[in-house]
Amino acid sequence: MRRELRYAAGGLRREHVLPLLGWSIPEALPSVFGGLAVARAVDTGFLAHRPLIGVGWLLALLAVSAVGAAGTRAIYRRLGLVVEPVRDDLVRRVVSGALRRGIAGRPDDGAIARLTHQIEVVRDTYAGQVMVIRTFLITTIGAVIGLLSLAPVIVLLIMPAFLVGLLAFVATLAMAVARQQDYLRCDEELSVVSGSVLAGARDILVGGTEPSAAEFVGRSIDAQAAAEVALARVSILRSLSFAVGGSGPLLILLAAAPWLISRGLSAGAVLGGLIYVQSGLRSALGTLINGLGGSGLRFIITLRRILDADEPMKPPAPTTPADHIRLRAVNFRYGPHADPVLRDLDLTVPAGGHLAVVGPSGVGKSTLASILCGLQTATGSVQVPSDRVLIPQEAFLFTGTVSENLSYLRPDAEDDTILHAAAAVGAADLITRLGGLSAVLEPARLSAGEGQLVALTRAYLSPADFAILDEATCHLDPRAERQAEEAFARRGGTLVVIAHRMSSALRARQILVLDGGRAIAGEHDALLLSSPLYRELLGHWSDPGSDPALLFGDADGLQPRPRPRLGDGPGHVVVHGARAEK
Ligand SMILES: Nc1ncnc2c1ncn2[C@@H]1O[C@H](COP(=O)(O)OP(=O)(O)OP(=O)(O)O)[C@@H](O)[C@H]1O
Repeated sequence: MRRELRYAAGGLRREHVLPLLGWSIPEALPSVFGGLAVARAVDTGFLAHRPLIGVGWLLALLAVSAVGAAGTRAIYRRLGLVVEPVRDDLVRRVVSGALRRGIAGRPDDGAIARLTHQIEVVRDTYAGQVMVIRTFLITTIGAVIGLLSLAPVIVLLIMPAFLVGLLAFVATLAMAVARQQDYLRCDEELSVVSGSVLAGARDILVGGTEPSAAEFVGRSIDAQAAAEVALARVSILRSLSFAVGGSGPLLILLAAAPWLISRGLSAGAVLGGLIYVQSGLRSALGTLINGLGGSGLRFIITLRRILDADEPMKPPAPTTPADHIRLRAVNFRYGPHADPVLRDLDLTVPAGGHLAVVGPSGVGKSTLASILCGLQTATGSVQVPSDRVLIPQEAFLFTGTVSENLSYLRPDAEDDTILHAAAAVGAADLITRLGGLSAVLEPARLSAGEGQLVALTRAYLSPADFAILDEATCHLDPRAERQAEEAFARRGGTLVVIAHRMSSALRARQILVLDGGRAIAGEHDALLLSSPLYRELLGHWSDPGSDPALLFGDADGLQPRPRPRLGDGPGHVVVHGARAEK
């Protein structure tokens, strides 16, 4: 907040502020004179049975008020001179910052909003704050001067409560800014989260992940509700400050009035004192609390956004190992009373790794895939690239053109790029059969395998650098499965394949074997020695894909491919003391 206050104070130019202060003197006259005039009108006029004198004092007050009004008028005229330089400076900052970013190849999408909306908010609220603080100061000083000239004892009586209320309010200001900022952040987060869930409604429905989506949005709603409650608490503190500092002096003066009169204070002086407290101090504090607590917060927060955006550009964050898969002590169960599916799983896969996950049916392979792609939330530490694509067993297709179905995750893909991707995963013939990219795809007319080829091409095209195939090729024959998997292995990025056939494991650089009690990972040869379950899975496997020609190259025109070995490329996978349990 200090930076914003410094900026606001720095915007004040002496040549503009001095006339403003000069015109504040006539404006302050009614505050100084009001209670005194009423006291004299009562004591020397109406109570002394000389009504003309009483009326005379009131007319004098009216004349002083007219002078005050002239002062106020002159001040409003000069306010623009104080405020406009601040706006000009902000416009200069935003435009030059946006140009700097644009030249550096980092377009500043928020610059227009800052220029057209936020700067106007700052200008209006800045003008409001200048007026609020000035009004508070002249009214308070005027009322104190008036009270001192009328009855100094009243100042001694009421000032402690006024100062306590004022200080209490000032103390809540920093808290109010923080709460308001939290509230805005939660509000923005909620709109991003709910927007992304709405945009992905079709995928959520098809994937059956409504509960996770609801939990995802629910967390943001709860956070926003909590932020709103915290904000409401601050406004309670503000009201308390006003009660103590604004209404407290009034009550004190009313309660002390009989004592003051018994000590010789005139009725007019008490009445004048009440006017100073009510329309002077109380109203000044109310103006300050409402002004700073309302538009003042908007001023600080909007100005903060503009100044933050103007901070020097930071270099892009270097790529760190956290960009890849790193699970630590991951535990997962489908309900508080369900058996754990994953227990204390540690797993590290570097960028570009190719991991196959194998294990008996129901051991937790798909659950691990769901955790890796964020559909399920596990306890422990789960770090995965945020740009990821999951290809589930059941392909999601929709009525639309073939091109729309294929480019769903990369809508700007050119036809050539789409056709290239289709050829890579083995879907070129299918597209020809369907009538080309512009033909209408009717989901019900495609077989399960054809649907998988569409989903695989779509995922292949997506910009995600982490792909998870969860038995995504189970309806393809082993030859087609091999072509699709090899295409994903060549595509770049990290690949995790939940294996439907053991041939998938043999093609991967590393294999994670999940069994009932523990998980181990390694390359094929090492696992043959160390994992009885892996040997058993291979032994039971009597798929035609076991033909080495289908695994690593054959006579069907595909180039032979050497079996990957540990150390070929960046695909080392590390599992630390991992255990998985059904
Ligand atoms: N939504 C769910 N609610 C409750 N339990 C579930 C849910 N999904 C899976 N499970 C249970 O979690 C365990 C692991 O299931 P998961 O589907 O991850 O195993 P898998 O290894 O992928 O099996 P498969 O090879 O047959 O697909 C199983 O016992 C399964 O019954």
